[in-house]
Amino acid sequence: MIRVENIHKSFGEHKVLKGITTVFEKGRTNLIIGASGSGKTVLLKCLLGLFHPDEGKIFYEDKSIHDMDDEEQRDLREHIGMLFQGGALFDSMTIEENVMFPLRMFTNKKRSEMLDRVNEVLARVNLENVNSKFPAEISGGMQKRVSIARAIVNKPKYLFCDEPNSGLDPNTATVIDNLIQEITKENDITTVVVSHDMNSVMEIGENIVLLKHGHLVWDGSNQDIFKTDNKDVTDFVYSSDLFKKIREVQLKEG
Ligand SMILES: Nc1ncnc2c1ncn2[C@@H]1O[C@H](COP(=O)(O)OP(=O)(O)OP(=O)(O)O)[C@@H](O)[C@H]1O
Repeated sequence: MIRVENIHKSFGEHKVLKGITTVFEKGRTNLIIGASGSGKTVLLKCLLGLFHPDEGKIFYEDKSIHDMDDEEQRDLREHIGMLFQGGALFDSMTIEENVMFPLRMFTNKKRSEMLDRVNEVLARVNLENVNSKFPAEISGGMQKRVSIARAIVNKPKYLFCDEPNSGLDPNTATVIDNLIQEITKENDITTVVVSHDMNSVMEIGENIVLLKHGHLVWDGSNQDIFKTDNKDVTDFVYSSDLFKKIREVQLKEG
């Protein structure tokens, strides 16, 4: 569980986050959604400790990240998996080396043990016989699955995903969304996904926070999103024609 209390963040005169308070729950996919420029990535970077908020606190379980000593911060980093926008695999490394990278960084495991774990997570994301390939030799969807395997190889307690579907076709995007959700449940991970994709909202939006101009303007689930009259939500949903129609049907059916 990650708890965020009254986070403010400005860059110069530009106030980007204006008092965000929320809880990202364990064993759930928590979505941060909102229009471009609403502050999603800045919030994610605050959670990761990459930006220091001007005001407010962030707690991992009961411990504020701002009060952690070096060892506690290192321990936390070991428990964080990150799925970057675009995958961010190392082009010059094989798939096996890419996935093994966090184990080499953070553990003292023997190579054979690391290899077993790498093969286990590659199998989990339904990728076999790709160990010796390079990222450029596999499809974008497969690259994304390798990135997921790398993000979970060290058994994270927290998984952060920044626009995990960018650049993928809708079918592959759904596969990736579902994989993130399944892995979250199987391992009881606190997963935070930044997205502006309505399909993801529908597929995996168990806990959603909607940001607008740096304010948290709504939170709820993908079930609630079609029932609420909150104008910021309907504006967001209505920006997609397809979902405008789905919402109308859902409202009719009660
Ligand atoms: N390092 C920075 N320095 C100055 N301004 C920044 C910095 N990072 C972000 N911003 C500003 O903060 C605002 C919010 O940016 P952010 O990247 O969080 O938006 P976002 O909601 O993730 O948008 P998108 O969906 O387009 O990625 C933007 O106006 C951006 O220019």
